[in-house]
Amino acid sequence: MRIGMLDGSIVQGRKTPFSSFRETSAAAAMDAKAVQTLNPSGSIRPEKFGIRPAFSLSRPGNIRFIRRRIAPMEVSCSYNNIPASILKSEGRNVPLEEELILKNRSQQIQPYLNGRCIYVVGMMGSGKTTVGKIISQVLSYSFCDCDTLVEEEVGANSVADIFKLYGESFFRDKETEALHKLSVMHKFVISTGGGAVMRPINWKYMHKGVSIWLDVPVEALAKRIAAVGTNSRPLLHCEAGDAYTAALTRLSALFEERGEAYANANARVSLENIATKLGRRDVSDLSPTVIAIEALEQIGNFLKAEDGGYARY
Ligand SMILES: Nc1ncnc2c1ncn2[C@@H]1O[C@H](COP(=O)(O)OP(=O)(O)OP(=O)(O)O)[C@@H](O)[C@H]1O
Ligand SMILES: O=C(O)C1=C[C@@H](O)[C@@H](O)[C@H](O)C1
Repeated sequence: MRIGMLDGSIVQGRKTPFSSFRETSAAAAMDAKAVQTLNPSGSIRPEKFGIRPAFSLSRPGNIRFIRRRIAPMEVSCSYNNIPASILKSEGRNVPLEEELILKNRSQQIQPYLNGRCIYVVGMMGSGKTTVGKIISQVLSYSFCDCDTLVEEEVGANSVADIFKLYGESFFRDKETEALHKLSVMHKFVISTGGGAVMRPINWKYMHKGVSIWLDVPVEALAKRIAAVGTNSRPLLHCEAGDAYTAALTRLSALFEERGEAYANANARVSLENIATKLGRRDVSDLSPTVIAIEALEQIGNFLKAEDGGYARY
């Protein structure tokens, strides 16, 4: 399915009750239409995801309980030049309504991606792996974690071991080599290391594909990282104090250094913006799938602009 072919209708961009910032109304209308086509009973509500229905999906006086159905999804990943052990694919259970919206958005952007890789950038713990895997599954792309590729190349068990044995600059060189290697690939979603954005040469490689920055407030990152510990994250492991405060201190300093570099990405997903759009108070309430839906929208916006605007979308 090509973008714009679902019903041919283009709705002008405007503010809606579900969005405090400009929304891609044509894409949203198509999401809503796809949901209606696949769900004529109207039990799925696209507005839950910040999508403004182009038509009413509910019948007044006929309120239904929403039954959340689960759609198992399995995609196998493999690719010639990358060791099979770093290609990750997992079955996951997601609500059917989210699956439909994800699928619709992925179909909208696929022709414009033209097989280009997607590089997910962001701070440690921002969800690059979690969200990147969802995006790879809906696009039928393979998934690659750049840190894991470096571990494979070096023959080490973990990035923490590489830092300990050889130092950070050795790791950074290997990371650049890995990104170089990946830059000739197609149809991969690549979760990059949190510091990869700091070397301009890495951007030369990442700009062969489309990059997306997962912009997560440092407080939320510190909460996630404190929950799992800092053993696997050598740049956070040295801070004293309780786990949350230590992580917050170090992450804030890193973000100060890196904020501008992350902004080199072609598209940005701001968890604060999603929370505002959906009327949630805490960004920690946003599920990886909802974040992946927004990521596909932002990638779509970039591809549209790249393609000369709204005319063909
Ligand atoms: N939307 C979310 N809500 C709550 N927890 C999340 C969310 N996304 C990811 N997490 C959790 O946060 C932690 C970090 O996620 P993930 O490994 O995907 O991040 P990352 O950016 O790949 O991290 P790193 O760069 O350090 O490897 C994991 O424990 C994961 O389960
Ligand atoms: O933010 C960083 O600098 C890092 C993030 C991790 O993904 C690893 O690449 C490594 O621990 C360094």
